[in-house]
Amino acid sequence: MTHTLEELLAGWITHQRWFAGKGRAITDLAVEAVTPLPLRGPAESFHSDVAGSCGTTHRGRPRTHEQVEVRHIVITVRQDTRTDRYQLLVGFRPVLPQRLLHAAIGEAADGHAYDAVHDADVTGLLLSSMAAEADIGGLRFRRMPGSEIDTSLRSLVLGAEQSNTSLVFGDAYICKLFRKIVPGVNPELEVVSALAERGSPNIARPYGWIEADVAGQNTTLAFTQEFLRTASDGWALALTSVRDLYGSLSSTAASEAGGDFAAESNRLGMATAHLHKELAAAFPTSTVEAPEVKRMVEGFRRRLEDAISEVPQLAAHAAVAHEAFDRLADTGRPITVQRVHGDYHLGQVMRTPSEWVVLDFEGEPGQPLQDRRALDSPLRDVAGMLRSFEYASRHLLADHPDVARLQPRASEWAQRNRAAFIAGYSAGGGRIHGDDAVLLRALELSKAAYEVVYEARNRPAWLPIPLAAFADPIG
Ligand SMILES: Nc1ncnc2c1ncn2[C@@H]1O[C@H](COP(=O)(O)OP(=O)(O)O)[C@@H](O)[C@H]1O
Ligand SMILES: O=P(O)(O)O[C@H]1O[C@H](CO)[C@@H](O[C@H]2O[C@H](CO)[C@@H](O)[C@H](O)[C@H]2O)[C@H](O)[C@H]1O
Repeated sequence: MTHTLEELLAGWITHQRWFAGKGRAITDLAVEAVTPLPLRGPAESFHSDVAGSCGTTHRGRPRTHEQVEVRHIVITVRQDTRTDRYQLLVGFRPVLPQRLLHAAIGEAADGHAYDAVHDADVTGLLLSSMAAEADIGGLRFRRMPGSEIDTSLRSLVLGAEQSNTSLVFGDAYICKLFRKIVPGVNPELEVVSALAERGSPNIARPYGWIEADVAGQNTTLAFTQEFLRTASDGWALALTSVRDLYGSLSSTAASEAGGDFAAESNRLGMATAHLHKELAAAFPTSTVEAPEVKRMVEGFRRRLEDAISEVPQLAAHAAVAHEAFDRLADTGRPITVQRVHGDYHLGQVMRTPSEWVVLDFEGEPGQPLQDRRALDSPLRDVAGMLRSFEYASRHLLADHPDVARLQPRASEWAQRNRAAFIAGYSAGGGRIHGDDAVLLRALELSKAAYEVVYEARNRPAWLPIPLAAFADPIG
């Protein structure tokens, strides 16, 4: 029996890592817009493998592109009072080849529907349409001025657990499809383009994007950047260091263990300071006076209360956070604000042979766009990275048989790398003073409250990591 596409999608979407509404029942799923994507591409610009034969999955029997259809689909998902939009690339085939079974959505009236981001026979249309600056239905594909795009490359979906879906083309480009669509220009496109224009070495070069009008606003749907093929991400590098430390039974000090990360943390601090300087030069800056700081603190409190209503375990720790927020409200000091990264952590930075490069300027997924674009203290990013050192040091401890012995080492590793990062940030010209400890502490606890909700929704086994932030006497 076939189901409507809406029914199929409602069953399928809840299992997708990028679906933000996990744990709540879907009350309605509606298709808002459908744009058929031409597999023969605009003006024959489409890669010939696809336009000609669409691959050869049935051995000796070339498949024609007529048997494959790809539609760009925008859906709205209602859960109680909340409605979110998502974008999908849905393929339809009479039969799903083995290599696409993992991407199956289900059998619809038009054939077997599947998540076409996994179909390298068709994803080339994204690149070729960007290269050709095509307008297809309401979708506008755009190329960064001055850049050339090689449209012959085939894609693979990046395996990382993500809030979005990224396609890596050859080893040249990474195209991120923003899954949850928030009307407006995505800060990632806005910020990376501005920093690229300034020649910043700390970003991956932008190549193109896709946009459309959503709810009457020009909205970014996807963004293509240089793929940093020789780089390693900060999270993986930090964990290697932590593993070395835990494995070196004879050594007691993080500084003596093989794979010490402190020099990299220091360089990362410097790169972060440079990035903040570039952001301050490219966008407006301002000062938040003391009365407004009090309002900002009220925002922190609301976020904490919202987190408690979703994760009641957090209530037992609320006093620690309120005390830190009280101290910030009482300082009476103004705060300098500017554009910041907004969701800064070790998974957002990559070490190339020459530099730390910063990715993912989208801000915290799930927050309204105006909040993600708002000016903020650069120390919000510093706090985010400090939290990430805590995560890296603690996450290998869960279920570890030697946890009692390793716990002090974990704390020492985190302290050492926090200090190295802050020293690098100051050496790089980042403004950080003794008095900033109060702001940093409040920002760290506010971030930890966000993380508690994030982990409860996505990785409940990791919940103890952000909860521990409310017990530690840091700051
Ligand atoms: N330009 C790039 N070059 C190489 N790898 C990248 C690049 N951009 C992202 N990645 C990889 O993809 C992961 C997730 O990317 P990110 O932009 O943070 O996506 P999301 O918003 O879905 O979390 C990164 O941790 C990194 O491993
Ligand atoms: O990278 P995203 O924009 O998807 O960010 C979200 O997911 C992150 C996890 O992938 C999450 O980060 C948290 O876990 C990290 C380890 O996996 C840790 O380094 C971070 O410090 C911690 O906040 C991030 O909060 C969330 O927005």
